[in-house]
Amino acid sequence: MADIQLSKYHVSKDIGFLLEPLQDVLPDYFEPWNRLAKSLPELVASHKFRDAVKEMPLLDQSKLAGYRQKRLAHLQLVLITSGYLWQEGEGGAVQRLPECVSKPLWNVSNDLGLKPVLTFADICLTNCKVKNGDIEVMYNLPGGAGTEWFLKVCGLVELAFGKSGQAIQNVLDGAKANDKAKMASGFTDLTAAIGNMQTALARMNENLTPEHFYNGVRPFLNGFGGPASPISGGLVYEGVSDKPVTMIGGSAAQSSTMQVLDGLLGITHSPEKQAFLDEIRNYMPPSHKQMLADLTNMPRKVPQVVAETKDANLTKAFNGCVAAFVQYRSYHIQVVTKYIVTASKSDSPKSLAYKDTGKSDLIPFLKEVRDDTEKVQQ
Ligand code: HEM
Repeated sequence: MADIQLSKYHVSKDIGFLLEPLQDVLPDYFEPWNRLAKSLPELVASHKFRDAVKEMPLLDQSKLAGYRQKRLAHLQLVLITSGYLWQEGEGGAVQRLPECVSKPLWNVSNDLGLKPVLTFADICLTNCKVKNGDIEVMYNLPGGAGTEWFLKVCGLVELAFGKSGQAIQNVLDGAKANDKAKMASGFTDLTAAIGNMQTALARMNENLTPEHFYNGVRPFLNGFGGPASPISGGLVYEGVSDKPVTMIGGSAAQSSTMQVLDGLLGITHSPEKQAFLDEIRNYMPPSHKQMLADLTNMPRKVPQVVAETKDANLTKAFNGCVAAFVQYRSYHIQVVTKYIVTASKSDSPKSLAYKDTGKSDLIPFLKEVRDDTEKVQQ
């Protein structure tokens, strides 16, 4: 059994993949980025954002100090990119990003190993601050309270998962040491955490309507390049290269939570489905991607360890955890049906990242992934 320690991957045992709270703003030198990122919702609503971006000075990102400042800068710059591209809706997108955004975004992305595009790591993991057990959203996309609620609930799901850090570590350590009781207690706690993730996800209904998500939030998460994209030829990052670049859209599918559970519980998918999930990993912070690779490549998988013990208690705890995960994935399919399939009022809904890989069988894909989960029951 490999030795996997969460801390090695910058994953907290209290808040998981969320970034530890950081300053809301960058130092004074970066005030133009602070200002534009904060005023994005109002300036997009009044159609003044693009002009404001064009007037922004070209700043030197090498003046950013340390990892967390760079993550905040990345968040600000991808928000500015999103507002700039989609201010006039999907029909009025532009195909070139001005140098004052593209150059520092490109460079800071290279430093961080992140893609130069809006990702879940930005709008959720960096943007959602844990405060007194709740989530506070620092920067908003256009759309007011409904959009902020979407971002907040994503943060609440991550936080619910994040609290299972010790449980996950107990499963891994217990498996390594053949400690049945430790593993069983890990599974039991993890089952509760997955239930809490579902409770958090259900809160989407409180303040987000399907129409608002589909028409108000989703367009700002669009990627570029590929037949399904409003910018089908890709985006030119001025001052970086004249060759258009292709990126898939931002999506909570870029959350590492479900892929961690897949790796931990030994759930496998067909090569075609795994190819999409692997592609998604390229849009995660490198240390999280590494954790998924190490979990996936564990030589002795957790279900194998459980089976070998022939221990009824442990098997029951493992199966309970798998059942909770199946239920969570089923619930997530209901959410996708409500917010994307029904809201689109069409046979070919514009999904998030999945459509950018040229596929349209969204619900069958999610159902198969859910059914693969069930198969590891013992
Ligand atoms: C309004 C709420 C949501 C909608 C409309 C939604 C939509 C989608 C869609 C369309 C996909 C397919 C891949 C894609 O096209 O991007 C997907 C997959 C996925 N979503 Fe969501 N999602 C929502 C909330 C969440 C939240 C809050 C999380 C976790 C924080 C999450 C985690 C995932 C994961 C991990 C996948 C990959 C498939 C899997 O492993 O089962 N989603 N979602």
